[in-house]
Amino acid sequence: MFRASKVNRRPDRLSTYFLSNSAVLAGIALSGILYNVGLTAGPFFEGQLAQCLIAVMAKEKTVGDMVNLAGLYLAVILLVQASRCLKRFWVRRLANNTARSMRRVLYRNLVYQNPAVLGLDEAGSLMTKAIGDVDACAEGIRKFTTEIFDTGVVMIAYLGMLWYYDARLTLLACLFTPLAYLLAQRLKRPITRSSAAYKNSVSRLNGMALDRVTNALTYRVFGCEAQRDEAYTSQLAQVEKNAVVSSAWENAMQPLYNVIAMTGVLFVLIRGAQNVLGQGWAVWDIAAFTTYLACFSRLALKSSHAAKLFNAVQKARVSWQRIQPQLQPVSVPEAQLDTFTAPASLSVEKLSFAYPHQPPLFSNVSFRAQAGEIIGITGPLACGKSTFGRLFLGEQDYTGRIFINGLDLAEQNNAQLSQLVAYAGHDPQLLSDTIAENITLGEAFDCQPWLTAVALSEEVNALPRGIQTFIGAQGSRLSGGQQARLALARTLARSRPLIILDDPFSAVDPATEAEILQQLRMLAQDRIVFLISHRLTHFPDFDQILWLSQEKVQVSSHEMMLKTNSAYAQLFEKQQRKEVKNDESH
Ligand SMILES: Nc1ncnc2c1ncn2[C@@H]1O[C@H](COP(=O)(O)OP(=O)(O)OP(=O)(O)O)[C@@H](O)[C@H]1O
Repeated sequence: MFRASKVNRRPDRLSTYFLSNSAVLAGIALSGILYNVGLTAGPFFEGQLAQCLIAVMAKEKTVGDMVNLAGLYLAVILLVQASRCLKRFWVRRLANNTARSMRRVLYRNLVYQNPAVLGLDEAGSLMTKAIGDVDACAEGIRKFTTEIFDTGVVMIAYLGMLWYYDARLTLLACLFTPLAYLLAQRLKRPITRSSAAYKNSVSRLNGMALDRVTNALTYRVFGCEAQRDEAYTSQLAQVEKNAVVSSAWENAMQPLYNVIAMTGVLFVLIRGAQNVLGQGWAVWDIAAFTTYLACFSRLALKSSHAAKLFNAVQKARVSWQRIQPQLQPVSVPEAQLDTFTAPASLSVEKLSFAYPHQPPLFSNVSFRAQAGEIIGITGPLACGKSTFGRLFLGEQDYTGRIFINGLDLAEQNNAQLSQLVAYAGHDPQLLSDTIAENITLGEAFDCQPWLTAVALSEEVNALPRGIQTFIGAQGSRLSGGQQARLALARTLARSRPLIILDDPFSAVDPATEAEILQQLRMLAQDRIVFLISHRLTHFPDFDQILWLSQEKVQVSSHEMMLKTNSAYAQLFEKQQRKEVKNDESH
C-alpha cells in the first residue's frame, strides 16, 4: 500500500525530497549552526592561550590561569564535537530517506509502466542503472547538505571573526578566494563532461554484463561467446580510461584551489605584524594575531573545499538529470484489493487493431460472453492471437470497445485493469523466489488449492522444502512444464472477471492438460476464460470459438465453425488425424 505523500505528488522535483524531510532538516540546521559557529572557538582560544603564555612568562598570570583557560577550551571543543556527531547523524538520515523515497518512486514507475515499454527497455537493467544514479544523487544531497554547513556556515563565521579584527586586511587577503571559485566555474564543463562519459560507459558495461548472463546459453549455442568477450573487454577498457580522465579532472584541481586561496596569507603575515607593532590598520596583541592567522588559514582551506563541493554537486546533477525522467508522478492504487464479486460479463464491440504502419491484424471482432464460459481463440500462424489477448491488458490502443462487467476497458488505468484481467502469457515471468511467493506475490493465502488446480501439488510436495523451495532465476530450477503450470497457478489465484491464458499448455503433456482444463472449468464458474492456442484438442468442449485472421474473423460454436469455416475444419481434422496416429503408435 502506498501513501499519497509529498514525494508521491512531485517526485520529479529535487526540492520535494528536502521539503518532505523538514524535521530532519531542522535537526541538521540546529546541530550544524552550533557546530560550525562553535568552530571559531578554536582560533579564539588558541590566541588567548598564546597571549596567556606570554603573560605567564612575564609573571603577570599564573600557570593555574593557563590550565583553567585550557580546561574551558577543552569543554567548548567537546560541545562542538558533540554537535558535529548529531549533525552527521541527521545528514545521513536525510540521505537515507531521500534514497529510499527515490527508489520507491523508481520501482513503482517501472512496475506500473506500460509492459510494452518495459519489454523494450529491459526493466531489470534499467532498474540497476537507475538505482546507481539514485545512490549518486543521495550521496550528492548528503555532501551538499554537509558542506552547506561545514563550508558555508563556517566560512561566514570565520569571515565575521576576521572582519571584527581588521576589516581592510580581510578584504585584501580574501580577494584570492573568489579567484578559486572563478576557476572552479570555468572547469565546470570538462568535469561534468568527463563524469557523464564515465557514468555512461559504466552503465553500458553493466548492461553488457547483464546481457551476457541472461543470454549466456544463446551465445554459447550460436558460438558468439568470443565476440561477446571481445566487446565486453573493449568496453571495460573504455570504462577504465574514462575513470582515469574523470578522476584526474576532479582531483587535480584541489591543490590548485588550495594554492590560490592561500595566497592571501602573505598579506596577513605582513600587515598582521605591522598591526602588532602599531603601524598597521588596526592595533593587535599576540592573541589577535594568532587568532586572525588561524582563522584565515582555516577559511582558505574551507574555501578550497567549497570548490570541491561544487564538483560533487555537479556529479550529483548529472545523475539527477538521468533519473529525473523516470521519477514522474504515477497514479498508483491505494491498495491492491480484489474488487471482483459479481459474476463476470464481457462485451467486445467491433474491435480492430493494427500495429503502427502495418495493415490491420484483425477487424470488427464482436462477441459477448457470460460467467463460466471458456472461449477458445485460434487462427493461422502469426494471425494476432497473442496481440488480441494483450489488448485486454491495455498495452496498445485499439478501435472498438471492450466492456468487462459493464466497465469500458479504455477508461481504466493500469491499476484498475489489473483488477479486471488476469493473464498468463508465453513467458512465465517467474520471480527468483520460493514457489509459494511466486503464487501469492506477498499476499497471505493458501496456495495449495492453486497448485492442485494446475496439477502441480504432488510434484511440489515431493520436494524437500515443498512450497518453500527456491526456484532460481526465472524459475531455472523447474522444468518448462512446471514453470508454465506455476505461472498458471499464480494467474488463477487472482480473482478477476476475465482470465487470459496464452498458449498455457505448450509445455504440458496431453493428460495433464486435460486434468487442468477440468479443474479450470470448475474454478472459472463465475469468470470468463480466453484460451489462446494452436492446439485444438479441447476446443470441442469450449463454449465459443474465436477464429482470427486478416481475411476473416468468426465467432461461433465449435460445431458451427466446423461447418462454416473450412480453414478451422481443416486445422482441426489434421490435428485429430495426427493425434489418432500418435495414439496408435503408442
Ligand atoms: N510489438 C509489435 N510491433 C509490430 N508488430 C508486431 C508486434 N508484436 C507482434 N507483431 C506482429 O504481429 C503479428 C501477430 O503477432 P502475434 O504474436 O500476436 O501472433 P500470434 O498469432 O500469437 O502468433 P503465433 O502463431 O506465433 O502464436 C506478427 O506478424 C508479429 O510479427
